[in-house]
Amino acid sequence: MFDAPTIGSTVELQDSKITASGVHVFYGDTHAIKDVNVNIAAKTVTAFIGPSGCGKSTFLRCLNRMNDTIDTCRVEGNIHLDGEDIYDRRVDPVQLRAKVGMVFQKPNPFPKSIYDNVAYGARIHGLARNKSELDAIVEKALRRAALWGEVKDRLGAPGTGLSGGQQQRLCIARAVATEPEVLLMDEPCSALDPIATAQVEELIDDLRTRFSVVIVTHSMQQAARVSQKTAFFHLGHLVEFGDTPTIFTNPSDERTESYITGRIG
Ligand SMILES: Nc1ncnc2c1ncn2[C@@H]1O[C@H](COP(=O)(O)OP(=O)(O)OP(=O)(O)O)[C@@H](O)[C@H]1O
Repeated sequence: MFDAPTIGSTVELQDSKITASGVHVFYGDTHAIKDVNVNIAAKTVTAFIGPSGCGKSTFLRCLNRMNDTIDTCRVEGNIHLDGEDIYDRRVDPVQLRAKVGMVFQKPNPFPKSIYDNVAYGARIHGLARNKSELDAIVEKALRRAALWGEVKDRLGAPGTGLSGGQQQRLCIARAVATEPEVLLMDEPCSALDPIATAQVEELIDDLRTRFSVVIVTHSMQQAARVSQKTAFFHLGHLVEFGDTPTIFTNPSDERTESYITGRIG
Protein backbone atom coordinates (compact mmCIF):
# COMPACT_ATOMS: atom_id res chain seq x y z
CA MET A 1 0.00 0.00 0.00
CA PHE A 2 2.94 2.31 0.53
CA ASP A 3 4.43 1.91 -2.95
CA ALA A 4 2.35 4.74 -4.34
CA PRO A 5 3.99 7.25 -6.65
CA THR A 6 4.52 10.73 -5.36
CA ILE A 7 3.44 14.12 -6.59
CA GLY A 8 4.70 17.64 -6.31
CA SER A 9 8.11 16.99 -4.85
CA THR A 10 9.77 19.97 -6.52
CA VAL A 11 10.73 23.14 -4.69
CA GLU A 12 11.23 26.71 -5.78
CA LEU A 13 13.78 27.10 -8.60
CA GLN A 14 15.31 30.20 -7.03
CA ASP A 15 18.92 29.62 -5.93
CA SER A 16 18.73 26.07 -7.18
CA LYS A 17 22.18 24.50 -7.52
CA ILE A 18 21.13 21.08 -8.73
CA THR A 19 17.91 20.30 -10.58
CA ALA A 20 16.85 16.70 -11.03
CA SER A 21 13.82 15.83 -13.14
CA GLY A 22 12.27 12.52 -14.04
CA VAL A 23 15.22 10.56 -12.63
CA HIS A 24 14.99 6.77 -12.70
CA VAL A 25 17.82 4.44 -11.72
CA PHE A 26 18.04 0.73 -12.51
CA TYR A 27 20.50 -1.93 -11.37
CA GLY A 28 19.87 -4.53 -14.05
CA ASP A 29 16.15 -5.27 -13.58
CA THR A 30 15.92 -3.62 -10.16
CA HIS A 31 14.17 -0.27 -10.39
CA ALA A 32 15.85 1.55 -7.49
CA ILE A 33 14.84 5.20 -8.12
CA LYS A 34 11.43 6.06 -9.55
CA ASP A 35 10.73 9.40 -11.19
CA VAL A 36 12.49 11.68 -8.73
CA ASN A 37 12.11 15.43 -9.20
CA VAL A 38 13.95 17.74 -6.84
CA ASN A 39 15.88 20.99 -6.70
CA ILE A 40 18.85 21.21 -4.35
CA ALA A 41 19.40 24.77 -3.16
CA ALA A 42 22.72 26.61 -3.06
CA LYS A 43 24.38 27.14 0.32
CA THR A 44 21.94 24.85 2.07
CA VAL A 45 22.24 21.50 3.83
CA THR A 46 19.78 18.99 2.39
CA ALA A 47 19.22 15.71 4.24
CA PHE A 48 18.10 12.50 2.51
CA ILE A 49 16.25 10.24 4.93
CA GLY A 50 14.22 7.05 4.62
CA PRO A 51 14.25 3.34 5.47
CA SER A 52 17.10 1.07 4.49
CA GLY A 53 17.11 0.27 0.78
CA CYS A 54 14.81 3.16 -0.21
CA GLY A 55 17.40 4.57 -2.61
CA LYS A 56 19.02 7.45 -0.70
CA SER A 57 22.61 6.49 -1.54
CA THR A 58 21.69 5.57 -5.10
CA PHE A 59 20.17 8.98 -5.73
CA LEU A 60 23.07 10.75 -3.96
CA ARG A 61 25.53 8.94 -6.24
CA CYS A 62 23.61 10.18 -9.30
CA LEU A 63 24.55 13.74 -8.38
CA ASN A 64 28.24 13.28 -9.21
CA ARG A 65 27.92 10.32 -11.55
CA MET A 66 29.43 7.95 -9.03
CA ASN A 67 26.98 5.34 -10.34
CA ASP A 68 28.99 5.34 -13.60
CA THR A 69 31.43 3.07 -11.77
CA ILE A 70 28.74 0.36 -11.30
CA ASP A 71 28.43 -1.75 -14.46
CA THR A 72 24.80 -2.79 -13.99
CA CYS A 73 23.59 0.71 -13.14
CA ARG A 74 21.56 2.79 -15.61
CA VAL A 75 20.41 6.36 -14.94
CA GLU A 76 17.54 7.99 -16.88
CA GLY A 77 16.18 11.52 -16.66
CA ASN A 78 17.89 14.87 -16.27
CA ILE A 79 20.24 16.27 -13.67
CA HIS A 80 21.58 19.78 -14.12
CA LEU A 81 24.27 21.55 -12.11
CA ASP A 82 23.98 25.32 -12.54
CA GLY A 83 21.86 24.67 -15.62
CA GLU A 84 24.36 22.26 -17.23
CA ASP A 85 23.44 18.65 -17.95
CA ILE A 86 25.92 16.59 -15.91
CA TYR A 87 25.16 13.49 -18.02
CA ASP A 88 26.05 15.24 -21.27
CA ARG A 89 28.69 13.11 -22.99
CA ARG A 90 31.03 16.12 -23.13
CA VAL A 91 31.15 16.28 -19.33
CA ASP A 92 34.27 14.68 -17.85
CA PRO A 93 33.17 12.80 -14.70
CA VAL A 94 36.55 13.48 -13.06
CA GLN A 95 36.09 17.24 -13.50
CA LEU A 96 32.48 16.93 -12.34
CA ARG A 97 33.59 15.19 -9.14
CA ALA A 98 35.98 18.06 -8.40
CA LYS A 99 32.91 20.33 -8.43
CA VAL A 100 30.67 17.83 -6.68
CA GLY A 101 32.85 16.24 -4.01
CA MET A 102 31.96 13.21 -1.93
CA VAL A 103 32.61 11.91 1.56
CA PHE A 104 31.78 8.27 2.26
CA GLN A 105 30.37 6.39 5.21
CA LYS A 106 33.67 4.82 6.18
CA PRO A 107 36.66 7.14 6.32
CA ASN A 108 38.85 6.13 3.36
CA PRO A 109 42.12 8.04 3.50
CA PHE A 110 44.64 7.06 0.82
CA PRO A 111 47.71 5.15 2.05
CA LYS A 112 49.67 8.37 1.87
CA SER A 113 50.73 11.13 4.23
CA ILE A 114 48.21 13.56 5.71
CA TYR A 115 49.64 16.25 3.43
CA ASP A 116 49.46 14.12 0.29
CA ASN A 117 45.88 13.07 1.04
CA VAL A 118 44.75 16.68 1.04
CA ALA A 119 47.03 17.76 -1.82
CA TYR A 120 45.85 14.90 -4.05
CA GLY A 121 42.97 16.63 -5.85
CA ALA A 122 44.80 19.94 -6.12
CA ARG A 123 47.68 18.14 -7.85
CA ILE A 124 45.41 16.21 -10.26
CA HIS A 125 43.53 19.34 -11.22
CA GLY A 126 46.63 21.56 -11.38
CA LEU A 127 45.29 24.02 -8.81
CA ALA A 128 48.73 25.05 -7.48
CA ARG A 129 51.60 26.55 -9.48
CA ASN A 130 54.26 25.83 -6.88
CA LYS A 131 54.93 24.24 -3.50
CA SER A 132 53.95 27.28 -1.45
CA GLU A 133 50.56 27.50 -3.21
CA LEU A 134 50.02 23.81 -2.57
CA ASP A 135 51.00 24.27 1.09
CA ALA A 136 48.42 27.06 1.35
CA ILE A 137 45.68 24.89 -0.20
CA VAL A 138 46.47 22.05 2.21
CA GLU A 139 46.47 24.33 5.25
CA LYS A 140 43.21 26.03 4.24
CA ALA A 141 41.44 22.71 3.67
CA LEU A 142 42.66 21.26 6.97
CA ARG A 143 41.54 24.42 8.79
CA ARG A 144 38.10 24.21 7.16
CA ALA A 145 37.86 20.60 8.24
CA ALA A 146 38.76 21.65 11.80
CA LEU A 147 41.79 19.37 11.75
CA TRP A 148 44.74 21.73 11.28
CA GLY A 149 45.49 22.20 14.97
CA GLU A 150 45.67 18.45 15.52
CA VAL A 151 47.92 17.59 12.57
CA LYS A 152 49.97 20.64 11.66
CA ASP A 153 53.10 19.23 13.30
CA ARG A 154 52.84 15.81 11.60
CA LEU A 155 51.75 16.47 8.05
CA GLY A 156 54.18 13.80 6.81
CA ALA A 157 52.61 11.07 8.98
CA PRO A 158 50.29 8.52 7.34
CA GLY A 159 46.63 9.54 7.14
CA THR A 160 45.66 6.02 8.10
CA GLY A 161 47.34 6.51 11.50
CA LEU A 162 44.75 9.07 12.62
CA SER A 163 41.72 8.24 14.77
CA GLY A 164 38.44 7.42 13.00
CA GLY A 165 37.01 10.90 13.58
CA GLN A 166 40.24 12.54 12.46
CA GLN A 167 40.34 10.32 9.35
CA GLN A 168 36.81 11.41 8.45
CA ARG A 169 37.77 15.07 8.87
CA LEU A 170 40.86 14.35 6.72
CA CYS A 171 38.55 12.97 4.01
CA ILE A 172 36.42 16.11 4.31
CA ALA A 173 39.60 18.22 3.98
CA ARG A 174 40.55 16.20 0.89
CA ALA A 175 37.09 16.82 -0.58
CA VAL A 176 37.02 20.57 0.14
CA ALA A 177 40.61 21.16 -1.07
CA THR A 178 39.45 21.25 -4.69
CA GLU A 179 36.91 23.99 -3.82
CA PRO A 180 33.83 21.94 -4.73
CA GLU A 181 30.51 23.68 -5.15
CA VAL A 182 28.56 20.77 -3.75
CA LEU A 183 29.61 18.27 -1.11
CA LEU A 184 27.82 14.91 -0.99
CA MET A 185 28.08 13.03 2.30
CA ASP A 186 26.89 9.44 2.58
CA GLU A 187 26.29 8.74 6.27
CA PRO A 188 29.53 10.54 7.19
CA CYS A 189 29.14 10.00 10.93
CA SER A 190 28.05 6.38 11.06
CA ALA A 191 31.54 5.16 12.03
CA LEU A 192 32.17 7.96 14.52
CA ASP A 193 31.72 8.37 18.27
CA PRO A 194 29.47 11.14 19.63
CA ILE A 195 32.31 13.65 20.06
CA ALA A 196 33.64 13.17 16.53
CA THR A 197 30.03 13.24 15.25
CA ALA A 198 29.46 16.59 16.94
CA GLN A 199 32.66 17.95 15.36
CA VAL A 200 31.62 16.81 11.89
CA GLU A 201 28.10 18.24 12.36
CA GLU A 202 29.58 21.59 13.37
CA LEU A 203 31.77 21.45 10.32
CA ILE A 204 28.77 20.73 8.05
CA ASP A 205 27.08 23.83 9.41
CA ASP A 206 30.18 25.86 8.66
CA LEU A 207 30.59 24.41 5.15
CA ARG A 208 27.14 25.50 4.05
CA THR A 209 28.24 29.13 4.09
CA ARG A 210 30.24 28.22 0.97
CA PHE A 211 28.84 24.99 -0.50
CA SER A 212 25.64 23.07 -0.97
CA VAL A 213 25.82 20.04 1.27
CA VAL A 214 23.71 16.92 0.69
CA ILE A 215 23.84 14.37 3.49
CA VAL A 216 22.38 10.87 3.67
CA THR A 217 21.64 9.97 7.25
CA HIS A 218 19.86 7.28 9.21
CA SER A 219 19.62 9.58 12.16
CA MET A 220 16.55 11.77 12.17
CA GLN A 221 18.07 13.75 15.04
CA GLN A 222 21.08 14.45 12.87
CA ALA A 223 18.91 15.48 9.92
CA ALA A 224 16.99 17.83 12.21
CA ARG A 225 20.22 19.27 13.67
CA VAL A 226 22.18 19.91 10.48
CA SER A 227 19.77 20.40 7.58
CA GLN A 228 17.48 23.14 6.37
CA LYS A 229 15.79 20.94 3.75
CA THR A 230 14.84 17.29 4.05
CA ALA A 231 13.89 14.73 1.40
CA PHE A 232 12.09 11.57 2.51
CA PHE A 233 12.55 8.56 0.24
CA HIS A 234 10.49 5.37 0.35
CA LEU A 235 10.74 2.36 -2.00
CA GLY A 236 12.58 4.43 -4.60
CA HIS A 237 10.13 7.34 -4.56
CA LEU A 238 10.87 10.80 -3.27
CA VAL A 239 7.74 10.99 -1.15
CA GLU A 240 8.16 14.40 0.38
CA PHE A 241 10.61 17.28 0.21
CA GLY A 242 10.50 20.50 2.17
CA ASP A 243 11.79 22.61 5.02
CA THR A 244 13.27 20.35 7.69
CA PRO A 245 11.13 21.64 10.58
CA THR A 246 7.98 21.10 8.52
CA ILE A 247 8.95 17.57 7.50
CA PHE A 248 9.57 16.65 11.13
CA THR A 249 6.63 18.41 12.73
CA ASN A 250 3.96 18.61 10.08
CA PRO A 251 4.59 16.18 7.21
CA SER A 252 1.94 16.08 4.55
CA ASP A 253 2.29 12.42 3.50
CA GLU A 254 1.29 9.56 5.77
CA ARG A 255 4.40 7.59 4.75
CA THR A 256 6.64 10.39 6.03
CA GLU A 257 4.69 10.58 9.23
CA SER A 258 4.92 6.81 9.72
CA TYR A 259 8.69 6.95 9.25
CA ILE A 260 9.40 9.87 11.54
CA THR A 261 7.21 8.41 14.24
CA GLY A 262 9.00 5.07 13.94
CA ARG A 263 6.15 3.04 12.44
CA ILE A 264 8.10 2.15 9.26
CA GLY A 265 11.80 1.75 8.72
N1 LIG B 1 25.46 -1.97 -6.60
C1 LIG B 1 24.20 -2.41 -6.56
N2 LIG B 1 23.80 -3.42 -7.33
C2 LIG B 1 22.52 -3.87 -7.31
N3 LIG B 1 21.55 -3.32 -6.55
C3 LIG B 1 21.89 -2.30 -5.77
C4 LIG B 1 23.22 -1.78 -5.71
N4 LIG B 1 23.25 -0.74 -4.83
C5 LIG B 1 22.00 -0.64 -4.35
N5 LIG B 1 21.18 -1.56 -4.90
C6 LIG B 1 19.73 -1.73 -4.64
O1 LIG B 1 19.08 -0.49 -4.88
C7 LIG B 1 18.12 -0.21 -3.85
C8 LIG B 1 18.46 1.10 -3.15
O2 LIG B 1 19.68 0.92 -2.43
P1 LIG B 1 20.42 2.12 -1.72
O3 LIG B 1 21.72 1.60 -1.19
O4 LIG B 1 20.47 3.28 -2.62
O5 LIG B 1 19.42 2.43 -0.52
P2 LIG B 1 19.66 3.28 0.80
O6 LIG B 1 18.38 3.97 1.08
O7 LIG B 1 20.87 4.13 0.67
O8 LIG B 1 19.90 2.12 1.87
P3 LIG B 1 20.74 2.10 3.24
O9 LIG B 1 20.07 3.12 4.11
O10 LIG B 1 20.54 0.70 3.75
O11 LIG B 1 22.15 2.43 2.93
C9 LIG B 1 18.12 -1.43 -2.94
O12 LIG B 1 17.10 -2.30 -3.38
C10 LIG B 1 19.47 -2.04 -3.16
O13 LIG B 1 19.45 -3.42 -2.94
